[in-house]
Amino acid sequence: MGKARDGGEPETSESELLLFGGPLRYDMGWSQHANAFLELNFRAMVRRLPSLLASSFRLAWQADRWAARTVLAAETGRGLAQAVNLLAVNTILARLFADGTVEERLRGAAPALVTIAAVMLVSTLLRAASTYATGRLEPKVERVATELYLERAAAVELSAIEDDGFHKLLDTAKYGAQSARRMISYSARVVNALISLVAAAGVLTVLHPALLPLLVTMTLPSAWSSLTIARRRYTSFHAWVQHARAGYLIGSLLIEPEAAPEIRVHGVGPFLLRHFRSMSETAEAEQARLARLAARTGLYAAVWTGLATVATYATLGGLLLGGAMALSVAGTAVIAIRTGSASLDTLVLEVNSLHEEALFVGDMQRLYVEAAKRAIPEGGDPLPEDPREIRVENVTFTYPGKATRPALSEVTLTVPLGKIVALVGENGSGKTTLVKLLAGLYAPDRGRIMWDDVDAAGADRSQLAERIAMVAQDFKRWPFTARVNMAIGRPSAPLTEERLATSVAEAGAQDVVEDLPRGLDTLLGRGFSGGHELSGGQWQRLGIARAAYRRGRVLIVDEPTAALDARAELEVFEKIRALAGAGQTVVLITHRLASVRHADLVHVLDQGRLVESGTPDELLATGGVYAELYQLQAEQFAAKVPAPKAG
Ligand SMILES: Nc1ncnc2c1ncn2[C@@H]1O[C@H](COP(=O)(O)OP(=O)(O)OP(=O)(O)O)[C@@H](O)[C@H]1O
Repeated sequence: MGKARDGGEPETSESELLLFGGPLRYDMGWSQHANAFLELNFRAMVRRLPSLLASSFRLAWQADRWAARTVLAAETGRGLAQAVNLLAVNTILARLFADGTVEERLRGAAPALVTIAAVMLVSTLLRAASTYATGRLEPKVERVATELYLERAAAVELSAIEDDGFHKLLDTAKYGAQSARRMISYSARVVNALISLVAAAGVLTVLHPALLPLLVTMTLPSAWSSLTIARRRYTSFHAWVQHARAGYLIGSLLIEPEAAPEIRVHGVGPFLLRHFRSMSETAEAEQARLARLAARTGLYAAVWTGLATVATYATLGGLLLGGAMALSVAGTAVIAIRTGSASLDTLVLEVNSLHEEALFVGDMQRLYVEAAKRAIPEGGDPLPEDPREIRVENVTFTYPGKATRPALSEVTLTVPLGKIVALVGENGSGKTTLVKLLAGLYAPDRGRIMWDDVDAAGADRSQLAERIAMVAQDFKRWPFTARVNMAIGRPSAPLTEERLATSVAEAGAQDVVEDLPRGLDTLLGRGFSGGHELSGGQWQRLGIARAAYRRGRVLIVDEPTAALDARAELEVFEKIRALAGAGQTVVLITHRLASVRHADLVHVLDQGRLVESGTPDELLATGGVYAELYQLQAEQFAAKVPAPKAG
């Protein structure tokens, strides 16, 4: 299995290639952004801080204005309270070290003491307000970001969903919503730390100009170490995200009900487990590498901080001994240095965390942009309500990516409306691809698909989808009730019992529904308590009922009878004929050529090309590919059925 190279990128071994059919690739456009991060230094981070805070505030504002305002006000107030506190401490020390009796000095310090008490009270109240508002804000921010993520992801073209690169972005971007949530409290703490740091720095500068640079020197090492560690973590995350996904996939395959029988009968369990362990171990090695580097970086930083602290206190001592600083001032300086370095530490840590989270939010924002580019276009030419025919003209289509030959080449055919049109051909001849193009799921590379005289390429996609109902080969078995499994065919339509009953009858699925323990309210899905599992054939009927419920102008059925027994198959074709009789166009893909005999028109595809078109009788008479396939199937039934024995 893959071993971590020094650079932290996973290598791919032969067994991974075997499992995933190719090396895991990281050549997606968006990895450029990760490289951009690698060039970031502390200065760039500080420069980006205002925009980070602003984007965090914008997200918060979008989610809950009241809470956003409260957090900002409370944290600013708390920062200011610390500043006032420091000034009051300075006054107290100055009064205590001043000339006069103890009583006079205490009386002098009293107002400042009262101020500190009041400020502490206000600060405590502000903290409570901030805690409440942040707690209320965070889940809302996460929800808003997640909703946007899901909404954009659901609106992209099918080709984007099938694209490895886009999938990687979807994978990394999903962490963005949680990061956006965390950015809220980091931003609040940054605002707070910034203000109290400015207060401490101001006090130190007034006390002695040499103290401020020393404070900075003390805190720089931890800034450097946190930034270095975060940068390594982020680069590693990007390089390893695909590996983690593959590991997760293997893990989930092991517990997936669909895979369970084969895992047990073919003994796939130990095989998958071995790969899971091996992949996890590689990922663990990467984690260990990061931890080792983090420990080393932390040690260097600690040594540097220690030396800087010694230098700071030595300077303070020198100033005291040399008479350049009064004892009361030195006392304030010590407190200001402690407060200042604590604020600077917090600031560095929080800015760093903010920055790290912002990178993930950045991935999410890149997804938003990429998804918008690859979104199904809105608007377009209106499609005829009741077109006479759909014409496929010289259509060529190659799947993006690694396809070596076009799935469809120069295909020209017609789909007259209100008829049953069958697509026939051997496996891989391009039938499913053709119906996906008809449904607008892919666009042709060359050629056009005309709905009467409107080119589907420029047509309103929602209108196109509106007119199509589809039972795909691998149609979705939704883990919902039987009722929802049908009504989901047209979620926008009001759900009525009458429409459901008609669809069930049109699909001949009455028996399936009657056998369900709780009728239409039965939950279909083994993984849930009370869930009921249907057989493949029963599911197929429900799939057809769903398409019937949709009432699209064009019904596309891809292998509708693959899982049906002989009697059910006849019945389903009867039903499909009835749907066409009622005016619906049916585009039927099937290998059962006996059933194709009832089609009005048959198109035969071979290796992506249209080789024959005509009525079933015409094609049989011509003696071409269709006739040959038909003959092959007919021969299988030619053997005589032995007569039952007498007596
Ligand atoms: N999503 C995809 N990405 C890349 N290539 C694909 C994809 N789907 C199908 N292909 C390829 O396109 C060609 C045509 O496939 P298609 O599914 O259209 O054939 P088909 O005639 O429907 O086959 P079958 O009878 O087995 O269902 C095949 O070579 C197949 O490997």
